[in-house]
Amino acid sequence: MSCFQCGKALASALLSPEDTQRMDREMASILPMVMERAGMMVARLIRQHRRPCRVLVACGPGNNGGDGYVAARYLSEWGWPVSVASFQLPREGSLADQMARRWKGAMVPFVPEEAQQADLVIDAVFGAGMNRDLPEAVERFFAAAGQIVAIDVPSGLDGATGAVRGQVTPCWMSIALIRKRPGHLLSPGREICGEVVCADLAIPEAIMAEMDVRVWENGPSLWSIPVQAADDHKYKRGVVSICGGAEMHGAALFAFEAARHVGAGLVRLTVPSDAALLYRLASPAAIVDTQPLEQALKDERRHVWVCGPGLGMEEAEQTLPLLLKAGRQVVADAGALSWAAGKTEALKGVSVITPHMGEFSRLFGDLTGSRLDAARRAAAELDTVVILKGADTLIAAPDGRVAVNVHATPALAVAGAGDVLSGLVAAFLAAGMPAWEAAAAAVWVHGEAGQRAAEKKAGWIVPEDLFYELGRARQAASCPA
Ligand SMILES: NC(=O)C1=CN([C@@H]2O[C@H](COP(=O)(O)OP(=O)(O)OC[C@H]3O[C@@H](n4cnc5c(N)ncnc54)[C@H](OP(=O)(O)O)[C@@H]3O)[C@@H](O)[C@H]2O)[C@@H](O)CC1
Ligand SMILES: Nc1ncnc2c1ncn2[C@@H]1O[C@H](COP(=O)(O)OP(=O)(O)O)[C@@H](O)[C@H]1O
Ligand SMILES: [K+]
Repeated sequence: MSCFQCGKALASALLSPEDTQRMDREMASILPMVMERAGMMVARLIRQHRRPCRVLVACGPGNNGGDGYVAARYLSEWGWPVSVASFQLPREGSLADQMARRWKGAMVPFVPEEAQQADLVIDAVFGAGMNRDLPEAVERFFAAAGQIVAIDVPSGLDGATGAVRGQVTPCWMSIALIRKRPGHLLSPGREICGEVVCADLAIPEAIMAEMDVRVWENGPSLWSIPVQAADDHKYKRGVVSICGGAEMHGAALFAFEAARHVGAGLVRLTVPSDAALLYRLASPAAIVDTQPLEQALKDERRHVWVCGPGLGMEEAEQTLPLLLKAGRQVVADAGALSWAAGKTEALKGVSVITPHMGEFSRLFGDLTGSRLDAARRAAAELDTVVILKGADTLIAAPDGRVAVNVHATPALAVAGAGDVLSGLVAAFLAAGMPAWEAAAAAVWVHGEAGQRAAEKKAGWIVPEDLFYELGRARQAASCPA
């Protein structure tokens, strides 16, 4: 079942600097109109969010500066007291230069004292074209400002990765042009952008349709979760099997309960025989198998497995290779990932891996560059879907697609929340969803259930609180408002 539709997903596209450059080239003939609209939309959005006040627009030499000169003109026409401080004038004859020449209002020096005196500073110094560390003069200028609104991205933020290149003062609001950038969602960028609002620049549909977007904000436009149907039966809903260990029962049970509560038709635990009683006592609902794994694998209906939560190294070694040899769809987490450290190729054939940053580094080495690129490389290397967990979770496919998930809550920062996620991924795989879509949907539903549970418990939840929110969370993901 393939449910990914590029057109539907375009609304949640996250634009990379390469995407915007390509776009700019394609609409070269209408770029003056687009910049005019960009500046006007910035001014409009500011007017929607603030009463008139003393505004200082800080402009750089590129198109971001061009947008700034236009915004200054509109606010001034509407009667706001506006001045412009130029960090560096645009190149003569450039589009930004044309916009700068149409600014007839006050110009003031680009110094911290001016920033300090303004009620609101608009950051139009650097945007998508920032290509080296932030000059110190820019750092000092914004550090003196009270309230900052950034056009597109705060100067110094790498829109592609969320990395900051210098001392970037947090903004009150960032106005993303056309669509957000990955850097608006990825830490540490996310913490300095303030509220992110998108300005619609009315880009022609044909140009938008041509965009080869590879990164999206995770949300229901990226996938379709099967809905309940009159002819449902448990095998149609999907069978999930979970390997349980001899010592840490809780982890496998969290995955088990999560898969059950999110709607899997049948969930079974396969555990060492001397641990079976403990599993049965812990969860009377559990179907606990003690037959050897080889035996369980003879049942073709059991094609989706969770391997890792609560498993020791030896247990992972005794289970994961067998599951893969039998051609099963495997969600590998926790113990399975620890076992594979130093022999990452042992994970080839796994459908989805769910490492947090510590597990990821043990598998793929210390992070160099961005998490987004690292997750994407890992997915391609193993030919598997990678869920790189954290406050912002990345879901990377081997073909380069990445969903960035911020639909979550810090209330999820509790041991066991990751085991719940493994059960959800398996349930959606068992329901027939393709691996990347199943993974992205599971992460979103996990976040939704976390938010709902946190709301009820003032933010302090235990993994069990998620279970009874999963039905409604799935429903919210299937039928978005
Ligand atoms: N399709 C869209 O989305 C649309 C986007 N639009 C807008 O265009 C913006 C992107 O514009 P842009 O490409 O001109 O880049 P921008 O950031 O203004 O700066 C480039 C200049 O800065 C310089 N420079 C860079 N880093 C530096 C540093 N650290 N320290 C010092 N200098 C540095 C760099 O120097 P150079 O590399 O040439 O030496 C060059 O001169 C985008 O964010 C959005 O606001 C809208 O107008 C229309 C539709
Ligand atoms: N600050 C946070 N904001 C949002 N989600 C978080 C945050 N911290 C952790 N999470 C989520 O909680 C889960 C924790 O998983 P993990 O670290 O594997 O825990 P465990 O293995 O103990 O179950 C992950 O899905 C992660 O994305
Ligand atoms: K900016």
